[in-house]
Amino acid sequence: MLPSLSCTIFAGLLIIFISRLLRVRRSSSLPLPPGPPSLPILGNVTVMPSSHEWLTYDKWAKIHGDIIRLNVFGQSLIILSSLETARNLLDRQSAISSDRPRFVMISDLMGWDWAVQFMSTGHRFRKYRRTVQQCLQPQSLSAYLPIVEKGSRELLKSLLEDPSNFQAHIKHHSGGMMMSILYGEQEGVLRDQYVSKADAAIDGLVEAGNVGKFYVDFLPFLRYVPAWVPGAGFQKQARLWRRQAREMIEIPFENTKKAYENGVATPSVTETLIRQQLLTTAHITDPELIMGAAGVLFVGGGDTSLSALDTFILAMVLYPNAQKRAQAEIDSVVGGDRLPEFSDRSSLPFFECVLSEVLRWNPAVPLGVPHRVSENTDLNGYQIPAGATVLVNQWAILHDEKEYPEPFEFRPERFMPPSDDPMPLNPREASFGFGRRICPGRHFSDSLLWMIMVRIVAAFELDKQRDASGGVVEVKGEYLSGLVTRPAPFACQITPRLKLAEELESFH
Ligand code: HEM
Repeated sequence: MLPSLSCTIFAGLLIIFISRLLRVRRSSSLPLPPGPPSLPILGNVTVMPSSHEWLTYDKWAKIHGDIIRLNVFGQSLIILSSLETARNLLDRQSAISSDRPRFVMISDLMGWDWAVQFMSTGHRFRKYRRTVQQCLQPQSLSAYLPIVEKGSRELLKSLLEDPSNFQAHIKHHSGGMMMSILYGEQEGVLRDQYVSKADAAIDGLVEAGNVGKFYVDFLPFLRYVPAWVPGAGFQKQARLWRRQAREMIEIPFENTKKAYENGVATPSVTETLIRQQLLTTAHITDPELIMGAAGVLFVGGGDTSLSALDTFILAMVLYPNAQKRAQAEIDSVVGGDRLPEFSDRSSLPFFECVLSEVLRWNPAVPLGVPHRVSENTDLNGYQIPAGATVLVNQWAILHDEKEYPEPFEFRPERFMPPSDDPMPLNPREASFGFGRRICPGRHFSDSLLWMIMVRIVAAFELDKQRDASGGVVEVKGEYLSGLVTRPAPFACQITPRLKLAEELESFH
C-alpha cells in the first residue's frame, strides 16, 4: 500500500481501537464470546479466511463453541453456528438485531442505497421492505407462475438444442424469467440487454461484497479520501460500479414507464407499482422506490436461484440413484408424456425431499446476510456488544451430523424417515435467514425452483460427460466462494428422455 493512504489508515485505526476498547470495557460484566487468539489493534485480521469462510468458521466453532467472536480492527464479528443461538438472538431479540452493518463501499460509494438488503433499519427501510413484501405476497405470486411455467419450457428447449452450455442457459433463462416478472413481457433482445446490464452491476456487487476486500468497509473515514490520492483506486472502481447499478435499475424502469404511458405495458411488478402511485396523483411520486423494489428482487432472487439450480444439476449427476427415483416417481404420477405441472406437486413427495436436500446440501447463502446488533445484549451467558456484526453459519447448521447423518452426502430420503424416527430440521428453517430480515422471496423461490427442477429431471437424463475416448469426465463438486456460492463450472451430459423430447420440439 502507498505511504499517504497507509498513514491515514494507521491514524484512523488507532482512534477506532481506543474508543472501541473503552466502550466494550464499560458495557457488561458478562464475558465476550471466545474466539481465536487476536493481536493488539489488528485483532484477528491476519487469520481471517479469504474464501469459503463458512468452512473455517465451522472449524473454529468446533474448538470454541457455537458463539464465537472475532475482532476485526477492534470491531466485533460474532459467528453463530447453531439454530438455537441464531433464534435466541435474531428471532427472539429481533427488535435489536435486525439492523445491517454499514456497507460503506456498496451503499455509500457504489450507490446501492436503494437496495433493501443493505439498508439500515428505520422509516425508509420499513417502507421499502413493505413494498418488496407486497410484491411477493401469495396473491401477487399467482400472477408470476405462468411466466415461470413458460420460462421453464424455454429453458428445456435451450437444453435440448445446446446441452453442453447448460449453466449458461440456466443463468440466461432464470434471469429472463425474473426480468419478465419485474418489467413485463419483453422482446428477446431487450430482455437480454437488461440481463447483461444486471450481470455487470451484480459482478461489481459480488466483488465489493467480499468482506475484507475494501478497507473502507472497516474504516469508513476512508470514503473521504479523494480518488487522486495514491492507493485510493477503490474510489474510481466504485464510480464505475455505481454507473452500472444505476443503468440496471433505470433503463428497464424508464422503458416500462413509457410502455405504461402508451397503454402497452404488460402486467409486471413495475407496472403494478407505477399504477398504484398514479392512483392518487398525476405523477409518479417515488420512482426511486419502484426502481429499488424491482432491482432488489432481481438481485435477491437471481444469484440465489441460479445457485440452487446448479446445485440441483450437480446432485443429479453425482447421485444417479436419487435421479432415477425422482424420475420413476414423476413417470408414475405424470405419465412420462407431458411435463409436470404445479397441480402435480402434492403427488410427488420424493421430489419434495429432493428440493429440501438441495437447499441443505450446499446452501446458496452459506453465511446468510450480516445483521448488526444495535444495543448491548446477552446471549447464552455471553455479552454481545452494541454495533457487533452477526453472521449465522447456515452451512454449519445444515451440516450438523447429529441432525443430518453423513451431511456431505446428497440423501433426499433423509426427509422421509421411518414413521417412528424424528423428521430432521427442515432446511428452510435455516437457509433463508432470521428475524425481521428473513428472506421475503422464500415462498416464491420455492415455487420457482420446484417447477424448473422437476421439469429438468422429467425431460432429461443427467449424467457425467464422456470424453472422445469414452472415458468418464470426473466431476469434483467444488464450490465458488462468495456471499452467494455456487458450483464451479462442471461438465454434464444432458440427453432427452424420449417422449418428452417430442413435446419440447413442438414448443415455440
Ligand atoms: C434459494 C433461494 C434463496 C435463498 C437461499 C435466499 C436466502 C436469503 C437470505 C439468507 C437472506 C438474508 C436474511 C437475513 O438477513 O437474515 C435473504 C434476503 C433477501 N432475499 Fe432471499 N433467498 C432466496 C431467494 C430469493 C428470491 C427468489 C427473492 C426475490 C425474488 C429474494 C429476495 C430477498 C430480499 C429482497 C432479501 C433482503 C431482505 C432484507 O434485507 O430485509 N430471495 N435471502
